[in-house]
Amino acid sequence: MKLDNIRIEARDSVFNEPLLTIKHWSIGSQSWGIVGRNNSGKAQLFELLMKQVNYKGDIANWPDSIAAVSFGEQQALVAQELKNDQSDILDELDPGTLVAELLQQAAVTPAEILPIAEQFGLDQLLQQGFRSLSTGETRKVLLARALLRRPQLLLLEDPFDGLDVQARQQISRLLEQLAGQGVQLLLMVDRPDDLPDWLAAIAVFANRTLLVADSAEQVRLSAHWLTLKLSQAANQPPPISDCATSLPAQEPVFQLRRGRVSYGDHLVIDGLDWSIQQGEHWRLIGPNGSGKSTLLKVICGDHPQCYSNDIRQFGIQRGNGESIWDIKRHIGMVSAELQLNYRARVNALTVVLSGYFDSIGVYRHVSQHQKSHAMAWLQWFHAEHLAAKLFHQLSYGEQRLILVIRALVKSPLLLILDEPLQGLDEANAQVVLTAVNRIIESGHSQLLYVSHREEPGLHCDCRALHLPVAAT
Ligand SMILES: Nc1ncnc2c1ncn2[C@@H]1O[C@H](COP(=O)(O)OP(=O)(O)OP(=O)(O)O)[C@@H](O)[C@H]1O
Repeated sequence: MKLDNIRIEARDSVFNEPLLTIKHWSIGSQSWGIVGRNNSGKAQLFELLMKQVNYKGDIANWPDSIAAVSFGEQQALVAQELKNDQSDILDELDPGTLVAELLQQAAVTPAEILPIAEQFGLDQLLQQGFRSLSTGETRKVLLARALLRRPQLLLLEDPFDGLDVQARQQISRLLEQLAGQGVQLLLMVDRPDDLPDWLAAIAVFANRTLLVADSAEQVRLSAHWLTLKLSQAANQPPPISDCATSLPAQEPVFQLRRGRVSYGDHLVIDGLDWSIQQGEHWRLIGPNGSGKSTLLKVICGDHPQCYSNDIRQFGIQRGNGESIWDIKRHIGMVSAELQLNYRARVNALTVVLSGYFDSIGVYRHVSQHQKSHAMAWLQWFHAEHLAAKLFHQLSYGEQRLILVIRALVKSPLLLILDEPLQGLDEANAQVVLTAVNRIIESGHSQLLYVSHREEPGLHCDCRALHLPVAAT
């Protein structure tokens, strides 16, 4: 494949700069890593290769079959599933499209499904609804579905995000094998260290232009590579406000006794005794499907089984007539699920402001102080230019950044960050970690951090709760 003098114009006439320019890029048949900061033009490249945008210039030897895995596709699938949800009509829980059905859509014959499902560890999940899968399981289904299409070219956006360490290694090996068998791979990532070593070549994008495309060895030695790893130093302290709520001394922030949560026969949490005491910070660790998001839903009051458990949190013994808002007002939260479900048609500033009210969108009076404080946070993150833009039109990484700010804005008693850096480039990731470090130092919030990756930039004396693979 060869690209010459490519130019994608902005649809918005106010924005005069092109959305993407590529002078010359000979992709050939080798596998590439594609890396660039947030908003560097990777999203437009993705659309270009998927034939979703108009462009000027020449593209030769376009492969006949291309399959892709992206967050956009994942968001669209979840939105479709929610739209098709028949639970109200059926008067029972509608599981939606089953994993087997989703794979079947891409397979030539039904017999092809089982081997690939086994390869991805999905064989036990074939009869489960796609919507109820964990983040990592969802990612594996989308990857398996893309492979079943037997593409000549496989385009993957942040393919390892959301995967646990073992799955990451396993899928990296599988992709390497595919590359050896002649499938051309294009792996797009936001953080340079996420590119596997076995890739033959790397292309770097910046300011919506292809900067360099060369052998992986050459690019890793170049100044462009170093620039990708530079982080912006935050010179001002972040605008942390006093914590809006407090607890009597000795009162646990959260306490679960003999916790038990199941989905049908699938026992995800069994006999868990765990508490977050005041002044403690925690990391929640466990492989894909081990129940981390389930536990977070219990903490946030979003799981129906929080009422059948013995839970004391924020001075409240659960199940005594409290409302969900009595719980949520103490919590600031970011997660992939929140991002998928934040579907209100509002601008980024409104999303940040909704953090004061724990809502999706804003339905209450916003004070001038809240507005200027939200803007101060956006400015601190160099994201004030996003304030007036529609949230759903932002890139995945920009959306994640806005949701992180939404979680921070009210200085919650409990700050829950579930994969907060997913979709962020190195610079944005480091700024988020700086904010989190400062919040911890300030003593205003207690942190519950969930991630499959180690972040050396997180300076926190965290205790760790390890969840084992769930018993069935
Ligand atoms: N509504 C549901 N119905 C059936 N099974 C479910 C439902 N929700 C979650 N599960 C299953 O429970 C298990 C735990 O899911 P959970 O999302 O808590 O895992 P996780 O540890 O957060 O995983 P990941 O690291 O992939 O995000 C998974 O196997 C998932 O498929």
